[in-house]
Amino acid sequence: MTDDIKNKSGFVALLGRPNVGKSTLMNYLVGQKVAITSSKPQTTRNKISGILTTDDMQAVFVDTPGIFKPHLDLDNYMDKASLSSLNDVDLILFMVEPEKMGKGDAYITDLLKKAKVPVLLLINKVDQVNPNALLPIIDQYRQLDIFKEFLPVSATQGIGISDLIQVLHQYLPVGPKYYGTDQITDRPEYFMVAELIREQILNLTAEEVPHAAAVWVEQMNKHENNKLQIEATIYVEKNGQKGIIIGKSGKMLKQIGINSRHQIEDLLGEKVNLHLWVKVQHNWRSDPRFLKQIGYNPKDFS
Ligand SMILES: Nc1nc2c(ncn2[C@@H]2O[C@H](COP(=O)(O)OP(=O)(O)OP(=O)(O)O)[C@@H](O)[C@H]2O)c(=O)[nH]1
Repeated sequence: MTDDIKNKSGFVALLGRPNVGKSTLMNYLVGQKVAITSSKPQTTRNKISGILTTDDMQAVFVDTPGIFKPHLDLDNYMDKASLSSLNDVDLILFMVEPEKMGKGDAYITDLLKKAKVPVLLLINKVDQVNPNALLPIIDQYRQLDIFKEFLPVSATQGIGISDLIQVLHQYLPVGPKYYGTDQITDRPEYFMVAELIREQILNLTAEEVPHAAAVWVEQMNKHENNKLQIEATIYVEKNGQKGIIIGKSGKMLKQIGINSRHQIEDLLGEKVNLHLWVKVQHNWRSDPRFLKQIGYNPKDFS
């Protein structure tokens, strides 16, 4: 490395309303799935970091739960996890849909005014709109006088991503690579495994069930017949939800198991035996002790 090509590095917070595409963008940048995504809002529940390493940069993205006004205790944790990321990052990416500012966006932009680091606006999903529609949207956000840059992107199509990477390099401070060049996330494996199971619940069930489900990996350190034995419990809030997750003759649970096992084997690079249980924990989302017990501890994620 010569003096004029210094490495840049730092932490980048990805903020935005639920379902705007934060996890999809982080996975695209990192080149592999480190955060689960779904078409249902509030997929991400705590801060997950994805690491992008290039020749002259290492950006650690903190994918935060979508910010919205809290009403359940779990929502409160999710907001805290998002807001705490404003204080200890080098750069903030605020992601919006390609449409005029809504009430939810105004709630967040008020918070962003307090940020002490540069804030960039990402307009995602531009594959869905005519480019002419972007100018009035950008104008509206420009008037807030918060953003250093305005970047139209599509996290699914890869539009605008190379420009984004250049801009990241421009705004990140000079610094070393904090992580190994092949490390893509800072989350422990058991957490990733639980998330992959939860992703299948999100994909395969409907209405209130996905949001009432939490997954906890009880153990994943035993091998039998050359297969890693993983035991995980799916918690739901009501008996009816337990019935839906298990399905007729256990069909749904079996499907959740098959789909997530494939993803887990891809992640871990080895064969897996996955044992799933379903338990009812009434109102777990409003039970701080239970939230802590299954890892939704704000201290762990701040
Ligand atoms: N057409 C289009 N769809 C996108 C794009 N980026 C994300 N999506 C879709 O938007 C939905 C939500 O994406 P996520 O990445 O889960 O959104 P998120 O902001 O992380 O959501 P939360 O976890 O709820 O905060 C998914 O169905 C994505 O496929 C894009 O650039 N274009």
